[in-house]
Amino acid sequence: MEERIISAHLAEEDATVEFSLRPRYLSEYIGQTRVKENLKVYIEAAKMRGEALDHVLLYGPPGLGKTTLSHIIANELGVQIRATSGPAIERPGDLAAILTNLQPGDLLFIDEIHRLNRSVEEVLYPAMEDFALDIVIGKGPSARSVRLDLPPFTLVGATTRAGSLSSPLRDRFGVVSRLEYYTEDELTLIVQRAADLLGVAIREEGAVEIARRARGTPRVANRLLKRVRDFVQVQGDGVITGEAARDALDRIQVDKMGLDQIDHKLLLSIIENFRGGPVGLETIAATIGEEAHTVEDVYEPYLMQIGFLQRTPRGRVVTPKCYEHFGLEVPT
Ligand SMILES: Nc1ncnc2c1ncn2[C@@H]1O[C@H](COP(=O)(O)OP(=O)(O)OP(=O)(O)O)[C@@H](O)[C@H]1O
Ligand SMILES: [Mg+2]
Repeated sequence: MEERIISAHLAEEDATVEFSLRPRYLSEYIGQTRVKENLKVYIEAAKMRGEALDHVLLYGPPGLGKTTLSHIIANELGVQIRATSGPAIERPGDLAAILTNLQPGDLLFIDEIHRLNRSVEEVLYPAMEDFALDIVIGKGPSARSVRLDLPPFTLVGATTRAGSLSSPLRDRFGVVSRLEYYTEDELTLIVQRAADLLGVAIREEGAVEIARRARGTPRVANRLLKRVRDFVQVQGDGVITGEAARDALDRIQVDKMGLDQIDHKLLLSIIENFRGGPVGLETIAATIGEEAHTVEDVYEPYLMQIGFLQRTPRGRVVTPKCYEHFGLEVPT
Protein backbone atom coordinates (compact mmCIF):
# COMPACT_ATOMS: atom_id res chain seq x y z
CA MET A 1 0.00 0.00 0.00
CA GLU A 2 1.25 3.45 -0.83
CA GLU A 3 2.23 5.47 2.24
CA ARG A 4 -0.41 8.09 2.84
CA ILE A 5 0.21 11.15 4.93
CA ILE A 6 -3.27 10.78 6.39
CA SER A 7 -2.88 7.08 7.17
CA ALA A 8 -3.81 6.27 10.75
CA HIS A 9 -1.38 3.38 10.79
CA LEU A 10 1.92 3.71 12.54
CA ALA A 11 4.66 4.50 10.04
CA GLU A 12 8.32 3.95 10.81
CA GLU A 13 9.07 7.65 10.92
CA ASP A 14 6.34 8.20 13.54
CA ALA A 15 7.82 5.87 16.10
CA THR A 16 10.44 8.03 17.81
CA VAL A 17 8.41 11.20 17.72
CA GLU A 18 5.33 9.40 19.02
CA PHE A 19 7.27 8.15 21.95
CA SER A 20 8.26 11.67 22.92
CA LEU A 21 4.75 13.05 22.39
CA ARG A 22 2.99 10.31 24.28
CA PRO A 23 1.13 11.57 27.34
CA ARG A 24 2.24 9.72 30.48
CA TYR A 25 -0.63 10.30 32.90
CA LEU A 26 -4.41 10.46 32.64
CA SER A 27 -4.32 14.19 33.36
CA GLU A 28 -2.31 14.73 30.16
CA TYR A 29 -4.47 12.45 28.03
CA ILE A 30 -6.84 14.68 26.09
CA GLY A 31 -10.40 13.64 25.23
CA GLN A 32 -12.02 10.18 25.60
CA THR A 33 -13.62 11.67 28.71
CA ARG A 34 -15.91 8.83 29.64
CA VAL A 35 -13.26 6.14 29.19
CA LYS A 36 -10.81 8.23 31.18
CA GLU A 37 -13.17 8.97 34.06
CA ASN A 38 -14.22 5.36 34.44
CA LEU A 39 -10.64 4.15 34.34
CA LYS A 40 -9.69 6.69 36.99
CA VAL A 41 -12.26 5.17 39.35
CA TYR A 42 -11.26 1.56 38.64
CA ILE A 43 -7.57 2.38 39.08
CA GLU A 44 -8.17 4.15 42.36
CA ALA A 45 -10.38 1.34 43.66
CA ALA A 46 -7.78 -1.28 42.75
CA LYS A 47 -5.08 0.74 44.48
CA MET A 48 -7.22 1.18 47.61
CA ARG A 49 -7.81 -2.55 47.83
CA GLY A 50 -4.21 -3.34 47.00
CA GLU A 51 -5.35 -5.59 44.19
CA ALA A 52 -4.47 -5.88 40.53
CA LEU A 53 -6.78 -3.87 38.29
CA ASP A 54 -9.36 -5.94 36.43
CA HIS A 55 -8.44 -6.87 32.84
CA VAL A 56 -9.09 -4.08 30.34
CA LEU A 57 -9.96 -4.36 26.65
CA LEU A 58 -9.39 -1.20 24.56
CA TYR A 59 -10.80 -1.15 21.09
CA GLY A 60 -11.27 1.34 18.29
CA PRO A 61 -9.70 2.54 15.03
CA PRO A 62 -5.90 2.85 14.72
CA GLY A 63 -4.07 5.89 16.05
CA LEU A 64 -6.62 6.91 18.69
CA GLY A 65 -4.39 6.20 21.67
CA LYS A 66 -4.81 2.60 22.79
CA THR A 67 -1.11 1.93 23.27
CA THR A 68 -0.71 5.31 24.94
CA LEU A 69 -3.55 4.57 27.33
CA SER A 70 -2.15 1.19 28.31
CA HIS A 71 1.15 2.82 29.33
CA ILE A 72 -0.79 5.46 31.24
CA ILE A 73 -2.71 2.80 33.14
CA ALA A 74 0.58 1.22 34.22
CA ASN A 75 1.97 4.61 35.28
CA GLU A 76 -1.16 5.46 37.24
CA LEU A 77 -1.10 2.08 38.96
CA GLY A 78 2.60 2.47 39.62
CA VAL A 79 3.37 -0.93 38.13
CA GLN A 80 5.63 -2.25 35.41
CA ILE A 81 4.31 -2.77 31.91
CA ARG A 82 5.31 -5.72 29.79
CA ALA A 83 4.28 -5.07 26.18
CA THR A 84 3.85 -7.64 23.44
CA SER A 85 1.44 -8.36 20.61
CA GLY A 86 -0.82 -11.11 19.35
CA PRO A 87 1.33 -12.08 16.36
CA ALA A 88 4.52 -12.03 18.49
CA ILE A 89 3.27 -14.80 20.78
CA GLU A 90 3.53 -17.82 18.54
CA ARG A 91 3.32 -20.77 20.88
CA PRO A 92 1.68 -21.46 24.26
CA GLY A 93 5.17 -21.74 25.73
CA ASP A 94 5.96 -18.15 24.69
CA LEU A 95 3.00 -16.88 26.64
CA ALA A 96 3.80 -19.12 29.61
CA ALA A 97 7.29 -17.63 29.70
CA ILE A 98 5.91 -14.10 29.77
CA LEU A 99 3.31 -14.88 32.42
CA THR A 100 5.71 -16.61 34.80
CA ASN A 101 8.05 -13.62 34.64
CA LEU A 102 5.44 -11.10 35.79
CA GLN A 103 5.70 -9.41 39.19
CA PRO A 104 2.57 -9.12 41.33
CA GLY A 105 0.32 -6.33 40.02
CA ASP A 106 2.20 -5.96 36.72
CA LEU A 107 0.42 -4.94 33.57
CA LEU A 108 0.68 -7.18 30.53
CA PHE A 109 -0.18 -5.31 27.35
CA ILE A 110 -1.11 -7.40 24.31
CA ASP A 111 -1.54 -5.30 21.19
CA GLU A 112 -3.56 -6.72 18.28
CA ILE A 113 -4.97 -9.25 20.67
CA HIS A 114 -7.44 -10.49 18.02
CA ARG A 115 -4.45 -12.08 16.29
CA LEU A 116 -3.58 -14.52 19.08
CA ASN A 117 -3.84 -18.07 17.90
CA ARG A 118 -6.21 -20.55 19.47
CA SER A 119 -3.71 -22.62 21.40
CA VAL A 120 -2.20 -19.49 22.95
CA GLU A 121 -5.64 -18.13 23.79
CA GLU A 122 -6.44 -21.26 25.73
CA VAL A 123 -3.46 -20.67 28.01
CA LEU A 124 -4.74 -17.16 28.59
CA TYR A 125 -8.19 -18.19 29.87
CA PRO A 126 -7.14 -19.73 33.24
CA ALA A 127 -4.40 -17.11 33.53
CA MET A 128 -6.96 -14.30 33.32
CA GLU A 129 -9.61 -16.02 35.39
CA ASP A 130 -7.69 -17.75 38.17
CA PHE A 131 -4.12 -16.45 37.76
CA ALA A 132 -3.13 -20.00 36.99
CA LEU A 133 -1.24 -21.85 34.33
CA ASP A 134 -2.21 -25.40 33.40
CA ILE A 135 0.76 -27.37 32.22
CA VAL A 136 0.58 -30.85 30.77
CA ILE A 137 3.44 -33.09 31.84
CA GLY A 138 4.26 -36.25 29.97
CA LYS A 139 2.65 -37.82 26.93
CA GLY A 140 -0.04 -40.40 26.19
CA PRO A 141 -1.90 -42.21 28.99
CA SER A 142 0.48 -41.10 31.71
CA ALA A 143 0.11 -37.42 30.85
CA ARG A 144 -1.24 -35.27 33.66
CA SER A 145 -2.02 -31.64 34.11
CA VAL A 146 -0.36 -29.56 36.78
CA ARG A 147 -1.59 -26.18 37.88
CA LEU A 148 0.93 -23.42 38.50
CA ASP A 149 -0.02 -20.26 40.38
CA LEU A 150 0.73 -16.96 38.73
CA PRO A 151 1.10 -13.57 40.41
CA PRO A 152 -2.04 -11.44 40.10
CA PHE A 153 -1.67 -9.21 37.06
CA THR A 154 -3.70 -6.96 34.77
CA LEU A 155 -4.08 -7.82 31.14
CA VAL A 156 -4.70 -4.87 28.85
CA GLY A 157 -5.65 -5.97 25.36
CA ALA A 158 -5.89 -3.62 22.38
CA THR A 159 -7.61 -4.29 19.09
CA THR A 160 -8.93 -2.41 16.10
CA ARG A 161 -11.44 -5.19 15.52
CA ALA A 162 -13.42 -6.13 18.64
CA GLY A 163 -15.65 -8.20 16.38
CA SER A 164 -12.79 -10.58 15.58
CA LEU A 165 -12.24 -11.46 19.22
CA SER A 166 -13.53 -14.86 20.30
CA SER A 167 -16.33 -14.50 22.82
CA PRO A 168 -14.66 -16.57 25.58
CA LEU A 169 -11.75 -14.14 25.42
CA ARG A 170 -13.91 -11.03 25.29
CA ASP A 171 -15.97 -12.24 28.25
CA ARG A 172 -12.90 -12.43 30.46
CA PHE A 173 -12.31 -8.68 30.37
CA GLY A 174 -13.91 -6.85 33.30
CA VAL A 175 -13.54 -3.47 31.62
CA VAL A 176 -14.29 -3.00 27.94
CA SER A 177 -13.69 0.49 26.56
CA ARG A 178 -14.26 1.79 23.10
CA LEU A 179 -12.14 4.73 21.97
CA GLU A 180 -13.92 7.25 19.75
CA TYR A 181 -12.69 9.61 17.05
CA TYR A 182 -11.63 12.93 18.61
CA THR A 183 -13.49 16.19 18.18
CA GLU A 184 -11.90 19.19 16.49
CA ASP A 185 -11.52 20.96 19.85
CA GLU A 186 -9.77 17.98 21.39
CA LEU A 187 -7.44 17.62 18.42
CA THR A 188 -6.66 21.33 18.61
CA LEU A 189 -5.46 20.82 22.19
CA ILE A 190 -3.47 17.76 21.12
CA VAL A 191 -1.78 19.76 18.34
CA GLN A 192 -1.01 22.64 20.69
CA ARG A 193 0.47 20.28 23.26
CA ALA A 194 2.57 18.48 20.62
CA ALA A 195 3.79 21.79 19.15
CA ASP A 196 4.82 22.85 22.61
CA LEU A 197 6.77 19.64 23.16
CA LEU A 198 8.40 19.95 19.73
CA GLY A 199 9.26 23.58 20.41
CA VAL A 200 7.32 24.99 17.45
CA ALA A 201 5.48 28.29 17.69
CA ILE A 202 1.83 27.88 16.73
CA ARG A 203 -1.15 30.24 16.69
CA GLU A 204 -4.53 28.91 17.69
CA GLU A 205 -5.86 29.18 14.10
CA GLY A 206 -2.92 27.12 12.94
CA ALA A 207 -3.73 24.39 15.42
CA VAL A 208 -7.42 24.46 14.46
CA GLU A 209 -6.54 24.14 10.78
CA ILE A 210 -4.42 21.06 11.42
CA ALA A 211 -7.01 19.57 13.80
CA ARG A 212 -9.75 19.96 11.23
CA ARG A 213 -7.87 17.91 8.67
CA ALA A 214 -6.62 15.21 11.03
CA ARG A 215 -9.46 12.73 10.54
CA GLY A 216 -10.35 12.63 14.21
CA THR A 217 -7.03 10.90 14.88
CA PRO A 218 -4.15 12.13 17.09
CA ARG A 219 -1.56 10.16 15.13
CA VAL A 220 -2.61 11.94 11.93
CA ALA A 221 -2.68 15.30 13.74
CA ASN A 222 0.88 14.82 14.96
CA ARG A 223 2.07 13.81 11.51
CA LEU A 224 0.41 16.78 9.80
CA LEU A 225 1.94 19.04 12.42
CA LYS A 226 5.41 17.78 11.57
CA ARG A 227 4.90 18.35 7.85
CA VAL A 228 3.51 21.85 8.41
CA ARG A 229 6.47 22.59 10.66
CA ASP A 230 8.82 21.66 7.77
CA PHE A 231 7.12 24.18 5.50
CA VAL A 232 7.10 27.06 7.99
CA GLN A 233 10.71 26.47 8.94
CA VAL A 234 12.01 26.32 5.38
CA GLN A 235 9.70 28.77 3.63
CA GLY A 236 8.12 30.85 6.38
CA ASP A 237 9.18 32.56 9.58
CA GLY A 238 8.89 29.41 11.67
CA VAL A 239 5.48 30.27 13.12
CA ILE A 240 2.45 28.11 12.30
CA THR A 241 -0.27 30.63 11.63
CA GLY A 242 -3.67 29.72 10.22
CA GLU A 243 -2.59 30.79 6.78
CA ALA A 244 0.73 28.96 6.94
CA ALA A 245 -1.04 25.77 8.01
CA ARG A 246 -3.61 26.11 5.21
CA ASP A 247 -0.93 26.66 2.59
CA ALA A 248 1.17 23.75 3.74
CA LEU A 249 -1.78 21.37 3.97
CA ASP A 250 -2.96 22.40 0.53
CA ARG A 251 0.53 21.75 -0.78
CA ILE A 252 0.54 18.23 0.61
CA GLN A 253 -2.96 17.77 -0.78
CA VAL A 254 -4.92 17.12 2.35
CA ASP A 255 -8.22 18.90 1.90
CA LYS A 256 -10.48 20.69 4.38
CA MET A 257 -12.07 17.45 5.51
CA GLY A 258 -8.75 15.63 5.77
CA LEU A 259 -9.23 13.76 2.50
CA ASP A 260 -6.30 13.02 0.23
CA GLN A 261 -6.05 12.19 -3.47
CA ILE A 262 -6.94 8.55 -2.96
CA ASP A 263 -10.11 9.40 -1.06
CA HIS A 264 -10.98 11.77 -3.89
CA LYS A 265 -10.41 9.09 -6.48
CA LEU A 266 -12.51 6.60 -4.57
CA LEU A 267 -15.46 8.95 -4.05
CA LEU A 268 -15.33 10.55 -7.48
CA SER A 269 -15.22 7.21 -9.23
CA ILE A 270 -18.47 6.21 -7.50
CA ILE A 271 -20.00 9.54 -8.50
CA GLU A 272 -18.74 9.59 -12.08
CA ASN A 273 -18.92 5.92 -13.02
CA PHE A 274 -21.81 4.68 -10.95
CA ARG A 275 -24.00 7.75 -10.50
CA GLY A 276 -23.26 7.75 -6.79
CA GLY A 277 -23.92 4.04 -6.24
CA PRO A 278 -24.86 1.58 -4.97
CA VAL A 279 -21.68 -0.11 -6.05
CA GLY A 280 -19.98 -3.23 -4.72
CA LEU A 281 -16.88 -3.16 -2.54
CA GLU A 282 -14.88 -5.26 -5.02
CA THR A 283 -15.60 -2.81 -7.81
CA ILE A 284 -14.49 0.15 -5.71
CA ALA A 285 -11.34 -1.69 -4.71
CA ALA A 286 -10.55 -2.40 -8.36
CA THR A 287 -10.95 1.26 -9.41
CA ILE A 288 -8.36 2.43 -6.91
CA GLY A 289 -6.17 -0.65 -7.23
CA GLU A 290 -6.47 -1.84 -3.64
CA GLU A 291 -7.56 -5.01 -1.87
CA ALA A 292 -11.21 -5.08 -0.81
CA HIS A 293 -10.35 -5.58 2.86
CA THR A 294 -7.97 -2.61 2.77
CA VAL A 295 -10.72 -0.42 1.39
CA GLU A 296 -13.03 -1.69 4.09
CA ASP A 297 -10.62 -1.34 7.02
CA VAL A 298 -8.54 1.66 6.04
CA TYR A 299 -10.43 3.90 3.62
CA GLU A 300 -14.08 3.52 4.47
CA PRO A 301 -14.35 3.99 8.26
CA TYR A 302 -13.48 7.68 8.18
CA LEU A 303 -15.56 8.36 5.05
CA MET A 304 -18.53 6.81 6.82
CA GLN A 305 -17.76 8.62 10.05
CA ILE A 306 -17.98 12.01 8.30
CA GLY A 307 -21.14 10.91 6.49
CA PHE A 308 -19.74 10.89 2.94
CA LEU A 309 -20.26 7.21 2.31
CA GLN A 310 -22.86 4.69 3.39
CA ARG A 311 -22.89 0.91 3.36
CA THR A 312 -26.19 -0.48 2.18
CA PRO A 313 -27.19 -4.09 1.51
CA ARG A 314 -26.86 -3.36 -2.22
CA GLY A 315 -23.47 -1.69 -2.03
CA ARG A 316 -21.72 1.57 -1.21
CA VAL A 317 -23.55 4.84 -1.75
CA VAL A 318 -22.15 8.37 -1.84
CA THR A 319 -24.23 10.88 0.17
CA PRO A 320 -25.47 14.36 -0.84
CA LYS A 321 -23.00 15.78 1.70
CA CYS A 322 -20.18 14.29 -0.34
CA TYR A 323 -21.50 15.80 -3.59
CA GLU A 324 -21.58 19.17 -1.85
CA HIS A 325 -18.00 18.79 -0.71
CA PHE A 326 -16.90 18.48 -4.34
CA GLY A 327 -19.22 21.29 -5.42
CA LEU A 328 -21.26 18.89 -7.52
CA GLU A 329 -24.98 18.80 -8.11
CA VAL A 330 -26.79 15.96 -6.32
CA PRO A 331 -28.52 13.83 -8.99
CA THR A 332 -32.28 13.46 -8.65
N1 LIG B 1 -5.51 11.46 24.14
C1 LIG B 1 -4.36 11.83 23.59
N2 LIG B 1 -3.80 13.00 23.93
C2 LIG B 1 -2.64 13.39 23.35
N3 LIG B 1 -1.96 12.68 22.44
C3 LIG B 1 -2.47 11.50 22.09
C4 LIG B 1 -3.68 11.01 22.65
N4 LIG B 1 -3.95 9.80 22.11
C5 LIG B 1 -2.95 9.56 21.25
N5 LIG B 1 -2.07 10.56 21.22
C6 LIG B 1 -0.89 10.66 20.34
O1 LIG B 1 -1.12 9.84 19.22
C7 LIG B 1 -0.09 8.90 19.07
C8 LIG B 1 -0.72 7.57 18.64
O2 LIG B 1 -1.36 6.96 19.73
P1 LIG B 1 -1.26 5.39 20.00
O3 LIG B 1 0.03 4.85 19.50
O4 LIG B 1 -1.55 5.19 21.44
O5 LIG B 1 -2.45 4.86 19.12
P2 LIG B 1 -3.05 3.39 19.02
O6 LIG B 1 -4.52 3.51 19.27
O7 LIG B 1 -2.29 2.46 19.88
O8 LIG B 1 -2.83 3.03 17.51
P3 LIG B 1 -2.69 1.57 16.83
O9 LIG B 1 -4.08 1.08 16.67
O10 LIG B 1 -2.04 1.88 15.50
O11 LIG B 1 -1.83 0.74 17.73
C9 LIG B 1 0.62 8.86 20.41
O12 LIG B 1 1.99 8.67 20.30
C10 LIG B 1 0.38 10.21 21.01
O13 LIG B 1 1.40 11.11 20.65
MG1 LIG C 1 -0.94 0.92 19.28
